[in-house]
Amino acid sequence: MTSTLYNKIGLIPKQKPIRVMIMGQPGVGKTALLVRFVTKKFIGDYDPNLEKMYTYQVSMESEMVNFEILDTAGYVQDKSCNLEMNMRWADVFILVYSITDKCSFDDCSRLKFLINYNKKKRRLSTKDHPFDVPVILVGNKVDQQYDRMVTYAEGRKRCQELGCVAFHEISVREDVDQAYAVFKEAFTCWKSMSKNPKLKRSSSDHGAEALFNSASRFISWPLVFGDSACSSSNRSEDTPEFRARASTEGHIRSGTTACRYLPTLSARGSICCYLKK
Ligand SMILES: Nc1nc2c(ncn2[C@@H]2O[C@H](COP(=O)(O)OP(=O)(O)OP(=O)(O)O)[C@@H](O)[C@H]2O)c(=O)[nH]1
Repeated sequence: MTSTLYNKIGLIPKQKPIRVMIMGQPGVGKTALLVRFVTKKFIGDYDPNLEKMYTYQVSMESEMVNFEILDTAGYVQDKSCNLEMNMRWADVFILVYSITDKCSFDDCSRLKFLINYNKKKRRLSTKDHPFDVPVILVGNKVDQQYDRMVTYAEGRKRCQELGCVAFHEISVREDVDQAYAVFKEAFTCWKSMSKNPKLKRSSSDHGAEALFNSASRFISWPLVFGDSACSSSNRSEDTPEFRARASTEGHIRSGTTACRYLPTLSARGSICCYLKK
């Protein structure tokens, strides 16, 4: 009713964007899922090394919804400089594994732990909101039934064990509607979260947001390779306690990695990654 009135007088209130972060091991289909949602197309192969931010405006439940979606690069997730900041920036998380890859399934537990750790300020549990952070668990590649290593029942069970808000089994390749349903779920979670004042962005989230916006939104994101790029002094990943707790195997893999980094600090390897419908 109110929005119709706004439309009539040409004053459409600016919707707050819903910030979604997609995580999961390399090759599980994170980029494919996002591109399928935004373009409706299934595109075979993508550059695996880049983190990308997409914005996309779409009508859902008679509302114009502004998505800001961060597609993380699977292989940098273990040691991304800005992982903590990215997690604080996001409102909703999509955790993707491949049903043909047990490792990617098991890694979701570790990633869920990291999300909880970084969003702990929002860890609230009420009767209406029994989950701490909205995380959607997604098993992809169900078109590859013959290579299946994780059953539907196992996926559902893990979803409950981890306290995820929803579980989807999908084939990004075969079904555009299934990809859409995942983001619709994200929107539903976000909406119910926004209605609960207790679960709104905390002040520390706003800090991350400001830094994130000034550093990387809608502009080229340089990549810096090598450990030296990750030498932020206040990273909690550095603490032994964090390392021990963050990994299901009791360690975090080390080695050279690629990190999204503030544009002012490096001008190397710029990538423009702003897609709009
Ligand atoms: N069979 C099948 N293949 C898929 C599906 N979704 C994605 N793929 C393929 O899986 C491969 C990896 O997909 P990506 O979207 O690049 O995976 P990613 O998780 O973004 O990988 P990183 O960028 O390395 O983290 C590509 O060859 C895709 O074509 C699916 O539903 N079914």
